Amino acid sequence: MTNIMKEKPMAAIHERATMFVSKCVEADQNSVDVYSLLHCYALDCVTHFMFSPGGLKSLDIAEDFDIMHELTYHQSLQKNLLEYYLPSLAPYFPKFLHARSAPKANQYVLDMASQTELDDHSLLEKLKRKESSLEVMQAAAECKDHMAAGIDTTGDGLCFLMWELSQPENLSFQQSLYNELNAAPANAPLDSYVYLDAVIKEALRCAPPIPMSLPRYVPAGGREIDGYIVPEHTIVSCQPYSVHRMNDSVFPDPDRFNPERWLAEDGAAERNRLFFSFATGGRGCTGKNLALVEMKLLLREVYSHYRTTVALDMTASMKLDDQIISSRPQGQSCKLAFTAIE
Ligand code: HEM
Repeated sequence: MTNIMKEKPMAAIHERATMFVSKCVEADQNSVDVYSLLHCYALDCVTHFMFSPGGLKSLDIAEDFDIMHELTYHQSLQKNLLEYYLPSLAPYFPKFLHARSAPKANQYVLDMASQTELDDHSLLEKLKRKESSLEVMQAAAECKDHMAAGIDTTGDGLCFLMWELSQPENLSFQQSLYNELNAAPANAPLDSYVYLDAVIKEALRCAPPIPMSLPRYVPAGGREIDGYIVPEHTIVSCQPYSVHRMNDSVFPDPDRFNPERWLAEDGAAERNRLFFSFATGGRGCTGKNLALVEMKLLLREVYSHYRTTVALDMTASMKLDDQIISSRPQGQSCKLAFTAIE
């Protein structure tokens, strides 16, 4: 994943961030549904990362947009779990309880998995190297997992973030972000934007795209966890949503969106230790670097040039909607207005 910081992948993500902004401003700038466009952006970036020089252009091409739609607007996770836990009853479920399949996305991944001309930095190139023992179908399955893991997480995370920044009480944070972006030299490295980093961490702290339990199996011999002996084979878990709120000496007023809490040097080590949006350890998120680069490049592109506010016709609910392990805005729509900064 450190590959992401190389020139070619960065340029491809930047190109998609620019496309996102031009889509926002070519539409009615007074009301843009960023929910849909951010999911297109996340899908285009993750498919490029996997299949470069290929990759979808759902921000621009109608058939590719259909794939985003197929992957994002459904309730299949609950239904898949229902089938998994009640396999003998599944054949008798009424039609509306069956998970929606994703034939367009599956066909796309299969077609891409047979590509032979791949950029060195693409995931598929690595999965297909001579020393890899994966069959084409296994490489395709791995890519489909990455596609699913990379679309709603980054799309929803960015959506909650832009929604928060657009609230009237948070416009001062937006102004501080603009000040930092505007003061930086054009070629400033992404890591040098301290305020941008704080905004991203705070949005992922308040509304982690995977907020619910991350189960882990206690290995043979059992383990001692925080003074408790936990027998082997027990399933333990903790949730990013709770970890980010359980200790208000580390995160005071934990439900308040306040990026500036991340700027204080005092307590930084403990805040970072409890930042759990990407999980940690051996099964933590392998897409973290890609997600952060996507988020930084897009936000830099938007907030260097535009101010966003809640659109007058925004009525959809932005409450966290429980998707078993992940969450998303309940109304699956987030209308914002874009105003160019003179
Ligand atoms: C803001 C965006 C993202 C967040 C918050 C996020 C969060 C997470 C979390 C919490 C897990 C651990 C799940 C568990 O323990 O059960 C995870 C796993 C994973 N993520 Fe992400 N993710 C994001 C973006 C991405 C992207 C863009 C990709 C694609 C490249 C990706 C690929 C993966 C994969 C493949 C795993 C499974 C790792 C494994 O089990 O070995 N994620 N992610």
